[in-house]
Amino acid sequence: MARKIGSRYTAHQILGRGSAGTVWLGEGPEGPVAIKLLREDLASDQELVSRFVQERTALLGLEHPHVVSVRDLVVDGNDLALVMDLVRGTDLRTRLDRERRLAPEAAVAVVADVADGLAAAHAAGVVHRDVKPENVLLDMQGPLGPGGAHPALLTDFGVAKLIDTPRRTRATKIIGTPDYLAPEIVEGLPPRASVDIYALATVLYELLAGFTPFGGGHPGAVLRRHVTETVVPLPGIPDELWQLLVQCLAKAPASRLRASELGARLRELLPMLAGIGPLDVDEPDAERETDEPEEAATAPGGATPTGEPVRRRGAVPLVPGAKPADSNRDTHTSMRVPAPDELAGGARGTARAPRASGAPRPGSARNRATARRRRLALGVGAAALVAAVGVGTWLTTGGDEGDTGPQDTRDSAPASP
Ligand SMILES: Nc1ncnc2c1ncn2[C@@H]1O[C@H](COP(=O)(O)OP(=O)(O)OP(=O)(O)O)[C@@H](O)[C@H]1O
Repeated sequence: MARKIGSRYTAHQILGRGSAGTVWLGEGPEGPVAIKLLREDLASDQELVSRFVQERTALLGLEHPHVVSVRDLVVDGNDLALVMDLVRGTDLRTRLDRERRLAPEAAVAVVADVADGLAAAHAAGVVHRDVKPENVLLDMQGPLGPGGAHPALLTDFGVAKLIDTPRRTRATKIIGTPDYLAPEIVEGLPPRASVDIYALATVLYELLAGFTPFGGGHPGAVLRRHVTETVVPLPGIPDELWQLLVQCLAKAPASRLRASELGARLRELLPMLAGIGPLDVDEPDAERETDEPEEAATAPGGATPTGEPVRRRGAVPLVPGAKPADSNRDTHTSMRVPAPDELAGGARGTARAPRASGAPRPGSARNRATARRRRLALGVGAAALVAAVGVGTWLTTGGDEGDTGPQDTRDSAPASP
């Protein structure tokens, strides 16, 4: 089932699928490569094709041991493809799904690698905008590092920006993956380098805890938590590591570390983390995961547009109709930026407080009545926000509205916060 991609590449076998396309194991003049073939409907979008060509230099320019380099761009008939370095291994999401949580040393080693890759990108004026475990590849052929971690490489640079063309979205819409979205994006500010730091700190928290600090439930609730809630400490986490996490999850972008500092500080912590096992943290109360969207959906004006069950992570695919065949992961969302009063509404009492193993479960029978009263009280605020969340509307309409368009991240968003 080999197929030609342009005149120089042959795709042999599917490695995986994402919302924007399919990644193939391929062969080029210089050996094996990974080829990301964008979905046909994207490939036939003339604006995206010209953007693809315009972005050539930015996409091809990044070279770093912890970045998956894009080697070539192919525009050929119906094919639109990015040719990348082939990473022989797995992605961080797959590892996390398998192990549930990582020991602090391994988690920090992986995140330090990604921070170094980000530092190179930020120095070149490139903001990633979609840092998450799915976009971190682990090179199983590379040398084992601290905590037995394989080298980690950040991939999908520039893809969010490519898809996020002015015709597809507007300045008032959010594009990204809800669990990892920095509060300033939720508030409608242009993405700067510090959004990548926030997302990477979220990844670190997730590697340690097994869940993200503000995730769970309806995407609108996730966005609200990024803006209004503070991160809850993880039982047993070494204090120095916790302080670093808190700093990088700061609501104020300027308070976060730069990528190069984060990488260096994490590496300094590695020796003291050696030998510490995965943190003993239970999943936060599962009740909220199911109840919150249900109540939001039944609140006045708060119905989800599709009536589909609201899923645990993320919301809707990045592109219309995307249904990754070999993945049930939810990745991207596109929503209207909530108004300040919508963000303020219903903020309290929804934090996903991690429990030390054996501690009373907040959703246990004795707490359920209180929790239910609390959620009913929150209903009005949540309904206002959920009504504001036009999940996927621009996707189905094509988003040709108004168009002040998002800023070009390279031009308007300096790499330094
Ligand atoms: N350079 C690469 N080398 C080897 N495998 C890769 C490479 N890039 C991606 N893959 C694999 O291909 C699969 C799909 O990747 P892709 O980037 O399309 O989707 P994703 O990042 O998981 O999701 P989404 O694009 O929706 O955010 C992933 O499972 C990843 O492991």
